[in-house]
Amino acid sequence: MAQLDVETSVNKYPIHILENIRHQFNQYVSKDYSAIFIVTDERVANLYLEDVKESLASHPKVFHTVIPAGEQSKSIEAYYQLQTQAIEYGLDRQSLIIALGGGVVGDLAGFVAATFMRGIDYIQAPTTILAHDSSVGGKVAINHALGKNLIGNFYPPVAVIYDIQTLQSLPAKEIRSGYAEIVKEALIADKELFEDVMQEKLNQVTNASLRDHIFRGIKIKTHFVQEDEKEKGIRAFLNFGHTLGHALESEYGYGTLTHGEAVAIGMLFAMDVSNAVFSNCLPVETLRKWLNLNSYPLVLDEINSEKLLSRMKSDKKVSNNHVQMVLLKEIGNPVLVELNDEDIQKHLENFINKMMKN
Ligand SMILES: NC(=O)c1ccc[n+]([C@@H]2O[C@H](COP(=O)([O-])OP(=O)(O)OC[C@H]3O[C@@H](n4cnc5c(N)ncnc54)[C@H](O)[C@@H]3O)[C@@H](O)[C@H]2O)c1
Ligand SMILES: O=C(O)C(=O)C[C@@H](O)[C@H](O)[C@H](O)COP(=O)(O)O
Ligand SMILES: [Zn+2]
Repeated sequence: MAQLDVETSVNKYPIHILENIRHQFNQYVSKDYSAIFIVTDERVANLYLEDVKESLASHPKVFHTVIPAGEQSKSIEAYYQLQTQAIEYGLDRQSLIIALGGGVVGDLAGFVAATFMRGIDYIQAPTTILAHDSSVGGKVAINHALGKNLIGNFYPPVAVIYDIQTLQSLPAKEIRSGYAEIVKEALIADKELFEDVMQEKLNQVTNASLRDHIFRGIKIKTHFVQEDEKEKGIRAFLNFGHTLGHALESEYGYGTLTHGEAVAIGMLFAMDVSNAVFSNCLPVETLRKWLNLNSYPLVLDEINSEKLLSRMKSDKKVSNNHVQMVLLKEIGNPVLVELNDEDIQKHLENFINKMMKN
């Protein structure tokens, strides 16, 4: 069992990390909630919803809803439908939402909780590797056709309950996607973690290594969000790889690339740009080889630099219409750098050419 606490401006919440904790929700959820509304997706529902409901069986009012799996559920339509269900089930300000699933469920259900009757409690119950990142820090959001996570809030959960046993059922694609965020955390804060992960073949990672990587990743995430809850400064470093990553997700259509796959490409780009800007030699080839070895999709088909630049202009880090990217001076030493459109376009063209040759 591991537990970390996160201090925020409005609460202090625990992150419980434990195998099979899904059978013990009753021990962590107050009996005083007037109703509990579990939000999950169709895949997770088939695997784990009954376990969680059973563990809450002594509570008189437990409702659930199942959304379609995938990024397209982070939509205004899904958000509205959940609000309707919350009203119809009679949730009030003393009710609780449990987000049982990956980052999609967490971001969506968290945003519903943040806005239902101006805000009710919610618990993040992550079931993907990627959600070690998304469940911590209180960023909740849905997408807009014009950009990722453009409608959202900072709204911390009352607890994170992470049953890492559920990770055993993840398909290879989702293991890859989740590891991209661990690599991100390593690159911005922990060279040793980066070197450790670069030794791994993802279809052979042991449970002990997976637990260790996730725990180190969560510690890094916790550090940045505690220091800078509302992203006025260093929290932006957690966006390493996301300026291009988010642009690719929206340009290709949500769900075409997973979030982690897009961030992986975005990190290669950010490392290339870092090397050009700081004339240094980050191990971009080490990362590229590792991504290839682990079958990350690294092809950029039918994409052009103008469209990507225009997508990057709706990134939340944009300031006075200038794109700001997180770059690395070295591993563990990130900086936020403003770039002009011409330079970005040039970097993008070089990068797209290089990716085509892969
Ligand atoms: N809020 C944040 O700080 C933050 C951080 C990182 C990412 N995100 C967001 O998180 C989202 C991506 O999250 P994700 O990668 O978890 O995607 P996801 O929630 O779509 O889950 C990926 C897939 O795995 C399935 N799945 C979930 N748990 C499973 C399990 N235990 N076994 C088998 N299948 C399972 C899901 O049904 C889905 O098909 C993106 O929208 C991204 O923007 C948010
Ligand atoms: O917690 C953060 O801060 C992050 O940037 C974590 C990212 O992995 C995550 O994808 C986040 O949702 C991106 O935030 P956004 O503000 O760029 O939408
Ligand atoms: Zn991310």
